Amino acid sequence: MSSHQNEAVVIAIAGASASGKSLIAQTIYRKLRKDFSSQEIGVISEDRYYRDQTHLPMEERVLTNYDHPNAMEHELLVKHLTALKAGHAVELPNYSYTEHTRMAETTEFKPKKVIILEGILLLNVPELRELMHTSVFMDTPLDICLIRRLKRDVAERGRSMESVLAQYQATVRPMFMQFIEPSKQYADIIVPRGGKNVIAIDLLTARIRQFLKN
Ligand SMILES: Nc1ncnc2c1ncn2[C@@H]1O[C@H](COP(=O)(O)OP(=O)(O)O)[C@@H](O)[C@H]1O
Ligand SMILES: Nc1ccn([C@@H]2O[C@H](COP(=O)(O)O)[C@@H](O)[C@H]2O)c(=O)n1
Repeated sequence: MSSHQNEAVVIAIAGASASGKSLIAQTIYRKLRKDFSSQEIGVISEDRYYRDQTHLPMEERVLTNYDHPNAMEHELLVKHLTALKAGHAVELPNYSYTEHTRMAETTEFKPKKVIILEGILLLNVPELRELMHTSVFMDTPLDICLIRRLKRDVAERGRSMESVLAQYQATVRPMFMQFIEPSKQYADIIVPRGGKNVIAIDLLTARIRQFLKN
């Protein structure tokens, strides 16, 4: 892991789907935004970097294994983080879980002092690990993750209960065992229970606050 003076500090939060990565990232972000501007801190989700599949019909898009590292364009994420660290703005892709592909519009993201990065496979990629200052793994039990994913994906991602359970058995759980769980060894901090772990939130917020003050 590396850090150079004045370079953006990247704090990465990895872990299973629905382990609370997004919740903890947003909670820390909101707490810090009371004292710091959006020019100083921002959040990037790895999900934005799912590959573009607009050239494929929907019947084929639904067959993609979205929990395998090949489903993500990690090269683009490395390129974007490198550009941000060098002080250049980037155009983040926008992803649609209902269309299973990227949307035409992008979102401009300007350089920040601190970037919170969250996603399932971040710690699997050596080139990404090189760009991280601090890495966190959300160690939420898988049965709890499944319950939360089921509720979230039906309410927010346009899925049926049957499709969530079929996908969980076919790819989500096996890929977690193969790629995500083993990547825990690369984390500096392991957070049990999920996105409402108050002590973990306070510790990470305090650490990031130090970077923002400098
Ligand atoms: N500790 C918790 N208690 C209750 N609900 C939680 C907790 N952590 C996360 N959730 C909920 O579970 C769902 C999945 O969490 P999310 O942060 O989206 O997971 P991830 O980003 O890891 O996929 C969300 O609806 C979130 O609000
Ligand atoms: N078209 C897609 C793309 C991704 N997924 C699932 O999203 C999960 C990762 O996002 P989290 O916010 O849950 O961490 C991953 O497990 C994919 O299975 C999808 O279902 N469809």
